[in-house]
Amino acid sequence: MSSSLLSPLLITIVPVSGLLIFLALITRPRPTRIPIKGRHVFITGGSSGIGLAIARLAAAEGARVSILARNRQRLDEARDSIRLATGVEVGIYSVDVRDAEAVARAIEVAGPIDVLICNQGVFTPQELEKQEMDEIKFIVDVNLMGTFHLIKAALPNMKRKTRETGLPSSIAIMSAQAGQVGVYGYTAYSASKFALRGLSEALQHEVIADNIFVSLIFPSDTDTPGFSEELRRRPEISKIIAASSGGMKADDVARISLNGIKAGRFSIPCNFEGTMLSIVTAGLSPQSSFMAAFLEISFAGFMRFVALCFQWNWFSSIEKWHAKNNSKQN
Ligand SMILES: NC(=O)C1=CN([C@@H]2O[C@H](COP(=O)(O)OP(=O)(O)OC[C@H]3O[C@@H](n4cnc5c(N)ncnc54)[C@H](OP(=O)(O)O)[C@@H]3O)[C@@H](O)[C@H]2O)C=CC1
Ligand SMILES: CCCCCCCCCCCCCCCC(=O)[C@@H](N)CO
Repeated sequence: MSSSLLSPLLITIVPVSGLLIFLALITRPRPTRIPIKGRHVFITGGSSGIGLAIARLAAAEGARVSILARNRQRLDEARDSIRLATGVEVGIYSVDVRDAEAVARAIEVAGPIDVLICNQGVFTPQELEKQEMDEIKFIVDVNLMGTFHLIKAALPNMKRKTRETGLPSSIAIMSAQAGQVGVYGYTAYSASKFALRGLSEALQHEVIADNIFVSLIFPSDTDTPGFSEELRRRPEISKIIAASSGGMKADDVARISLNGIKAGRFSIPCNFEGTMLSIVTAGLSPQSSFMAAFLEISFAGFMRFVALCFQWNWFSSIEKWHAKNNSKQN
């Protein structure tokens, strides 16, 4: 082979494979597999939408499943529907995550957890100026403080059980794409979901020595009972911006979430736009996959360019909408 063909080949292959090998050596946490068969999976918000879909899937894969939510009747219905679909009897806990003591009691009764999935969430979009402080506090209390209550209550026994069994465990937290980018109408919601990222990154440092892996899941709009409610209140601009990312079905989000959890992945995007968002917002988040790390490094600059194009588009929509409304008023 002539050297004119060989040298460009060498110039790319050698550094690329060198980088891949380097990344495989340094990415942390180290790759793992977290089994769920026969293990205790505890899912909050497991009576509806994404949580219910995860509960059903985990039960079908042979996990012992507990679900927690407020409304007793919807919990009963969820238990019946999972029994019908899988033959598995799930444990139900009627608790408000804002009540730390009630959360601790439920977790005590349910027994040590192997996979804790903090999925409960409320989302009522509205412009900050119009949204009442009570509702802002409610969103932060359920989405953020509720997650603190759950982790504080579950962690001691999780650590003990992980040590005893020698099997890695997981704490998974449901964020949203609005937890990666601030979106019109979502000041309270985005704040609560961005906060979960800080919690997750810091927590992963604290629990890695105990063989516990943290996962942060970022779904786009997903067809669920909660989402149907949300749509009725969504400001028009919020709708336009959220349409940048494709809608999903709860079963698909559940499958992707559970696969990510079992692979011990830190960031779990759920669709193509989500993968782009995860690359552009990678920052200093943990990364156990050297291939994903390679993609982040390769596309970071280009994705920032794409992100700026999206922002241009969103701000243009906002400008147009205001121009239209002002002309109506005059
Ligand atoms: N659907 C979507 O478009 C998206 C959703 N997400 C996130 O996914 C998660 C699930 O959403 P989704 O399935 O759509 O929501 P749903 O509204 O369909 O279900 C929410 C679940 O959380 C429970 N829950 C709500 N508040 C509390 C509380 N205070 N204490 C205990 N349980 C509570 C609900 O039960 P009950 O009311 O009986 O308490 C229900 O089981 C949320 O965290 C949401 O932010 C993220 C991105 C997109
Ligand atoms: C490189 C740049 C890529 C850009 C991709 C753009 C995608 C951004 C769309 C944001 C959508 C926010 C939806 C929130 C869903 C949600 O959380 C509510 N349904 C309430 O739960």
